[in-house]
Amino acid sequence: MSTVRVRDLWKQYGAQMVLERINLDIPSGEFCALVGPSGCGKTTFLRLLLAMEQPTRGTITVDGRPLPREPRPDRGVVFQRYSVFPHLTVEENVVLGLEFARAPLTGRLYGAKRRRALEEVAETIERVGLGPSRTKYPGELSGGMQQRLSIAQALVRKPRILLMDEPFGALDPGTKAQMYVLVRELWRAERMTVFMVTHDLKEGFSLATRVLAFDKVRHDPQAPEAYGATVKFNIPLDDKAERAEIVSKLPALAASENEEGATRGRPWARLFDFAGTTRRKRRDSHERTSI
Ligand SMILES: Nc1ncnc2c1ncn2[C@@H]1O[C@H](COP(=O)(O)OP(=O)(O)OP(=O)(O)O)[C@@H](O)[C@H]1O
Repeated sequence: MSTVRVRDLWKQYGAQMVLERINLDIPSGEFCALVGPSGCGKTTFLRLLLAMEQPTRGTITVDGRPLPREPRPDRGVVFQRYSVFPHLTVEENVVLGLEFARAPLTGRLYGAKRRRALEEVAETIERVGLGPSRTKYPGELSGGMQQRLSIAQALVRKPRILLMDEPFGALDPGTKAQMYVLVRELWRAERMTVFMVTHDLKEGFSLATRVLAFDKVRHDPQAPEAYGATVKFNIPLDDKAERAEIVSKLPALAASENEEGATRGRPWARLFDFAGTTRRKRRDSHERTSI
């Protein structure tokens, strides 16, 4: 279980309000895609979930308990740029992830603990499809393989919450497609709650069970830093047909959004209005036919 509850969360850096009034209830096992304009605070929100940052105001609880004030192994993280050590092999990189989680002071495990850790590491490396590359160095791996290694480093700690910051941003389309399958498989098998930042709306709407769109709802042209972004749209995607309809309309909507968004300065709005309306329409017609 890892139900995430966010209550009246605000984050300010100096004079700049980055996030404001965020309230969320994310049930255990959800796959949330975080989308929104560049600089609106998506990564900041992930860092707050990781406890790498503290809220200016408000609370985040996991299963009813406040987040510990420091990052913990129960929250894994995967960044776009590979966080692997170039001088260590695939296996050594994953072992290190586990050693830091289980022996935070010394960073080393010994005896039976180390043997057990090595078994878990071998299993995780197999799961992400890097078995044959176990003894290779990151420099000898393709981009997709390096990202698999980052995922293995996070997974070996058996996180209940997996945080991913544009994990596929640097990958070519073919490798991306493979990674989508892998991440969905792992998410289902491990029953993790996932928060993934992405700039690719199609990726978000295809992979996630819920899309959280961050944007500002208040603006002061005289003081652009006065207001922060909030979760403007919270779109559950539990209905397959609804998800397919939204994904099929995305390219056309994104194109019109780009033309208008540039002048209005608020991209995304129409896109999410559409997604929200599609949901409501389908719900209404479903309710009518059920009566
Ligand atoms: N440690 C920090 N100190 C001061 N300002 C910060 C800090 N971290 C982030 N910011 C500011 O907060 C704002 C939000 O940044 P953040 O990286 O969370 O946005 P984002 O939505 O993830 O952006 P992008 O989509 O471009 O990656 C930015 O204006 C950034 O400059």
